[in-house]
Amino acid sequence: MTFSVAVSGASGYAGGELLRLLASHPDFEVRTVTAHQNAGQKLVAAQPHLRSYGDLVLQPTTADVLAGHDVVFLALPHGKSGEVTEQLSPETLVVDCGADHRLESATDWAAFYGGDHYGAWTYGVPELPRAAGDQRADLASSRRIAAPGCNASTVALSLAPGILAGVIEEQDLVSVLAVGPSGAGKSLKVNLLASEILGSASPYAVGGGHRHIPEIQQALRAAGATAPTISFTPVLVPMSRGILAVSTARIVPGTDAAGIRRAWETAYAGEPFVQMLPEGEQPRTSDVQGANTALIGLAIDEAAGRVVVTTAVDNLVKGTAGAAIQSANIALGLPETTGLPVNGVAP
Ligand SMILES: NC(=O)C1=CN([C@@H]2O[C@H](COP(=O)(O)OP(=O)(O)OC[C@H]3O[C@@H](n4cnc5c(N)ncnc54)[C@H](OP(=O)(O)O)[C@@H]3O)[C@@H](O)[C@H]2O)C=CC1
Ligand SMILES: CC(=O)N[C@@H](CCC(=O)OP(=O)(O)O)C(=O)O
Repeated sequence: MTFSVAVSGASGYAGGELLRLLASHPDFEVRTVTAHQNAGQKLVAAQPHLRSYGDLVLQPTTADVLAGHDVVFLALPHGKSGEVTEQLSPETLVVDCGADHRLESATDWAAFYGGDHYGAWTYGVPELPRAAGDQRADLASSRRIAAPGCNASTVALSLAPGILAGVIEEQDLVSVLAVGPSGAGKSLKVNLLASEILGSASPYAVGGGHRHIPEIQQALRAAGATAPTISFTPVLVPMSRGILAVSTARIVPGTDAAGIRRAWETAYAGEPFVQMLPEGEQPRTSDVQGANTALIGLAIDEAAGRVVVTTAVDNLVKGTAGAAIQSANIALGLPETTGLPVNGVAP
């Protein structure tokens, strides 16, 4: 069976990556693409790398245009998907790459985003270890999926196995991330000009203000934490795509090195898209460029009593579009890996 698909926000980075991946997905046929300022133009005018879409034209983003498809992927700015999705049929599978449906807590939404809170949908990180229930089972029965924030899912995948296994403490978690500017979207911002970024590394949202903190805490609570605290600091670096998250956590006293590694290896055993590196190896962002793969390295800093988890993802693939398609595959009963690359592009 072929599922008809609409992609909203198709002129942006996340929408473009959805379309790149969907072009080689055997079960999906993209019939409609929508945008905002670019509506009325050909898709290839906004996304010159997507030649296979020929003369397909970007339409305005309205519920009428999006209606009537089997699957709707939304890649809109925060706060823009809640209203439009309320008007779509409950039968339609809707996958939102924005933040509008990620947070369960209206208080967190108000504190970190503001505006109307439309409630939480099933979180689109299938591999996320959970203390109760099963992420894939929830996705399989869902018609509303919230794809993750790219930084948030990278950190959640890094730390959740240790929380679930009870081998790391949930207080005093620390994550520092090197991130590429494509995570900020395509619209013009002075701090994202090439002249500002090239040759420089710039921390932002320093001091606990980043919107992904409540999303990470929510994921860690699902893994069994009660009230986790995390110091989270992203650093913008000159690479167009990619996230390298370096996360550290205090080891629960009495846990040996083998027990630590076992926690992560057990959590991700057999996972096609989350892979543990052997002891002594660390991932690079270049290893996962273009891939729906999270690569995780693990080391123990005995002197500091901490585990150090290094995770590399492509923010536009495993961090967004790949996670969205992987979750849609599960919801539609397709093999989870359909249309998704495990291998990266090198060099
Ligand atoms: N980039 C990333 O790595 C990640 C992005 N996301 C999320 O995905 C979503 C899209 O991000 P990204 O692609 O980076 O952003 P971009 O700025 O690159 O693209 C935004 C898209 O939304 C459209 N748009 C802008 N304003 C409106 C509006 N008022 N109503 C309807 N459509 C509008 C734009 O259309 P036009 O160009 O025609 O104006 C464009 O297609 C965001 O919610 C983002 O947070 C999530 C994880 C990672
Ligand atoms: C460089 C940069 O600005 N990156 C973005 C990543 C955003 C993202 O992952 O997505 P959502 O905005 O949908 O949560 C950031 O840190 O906010």
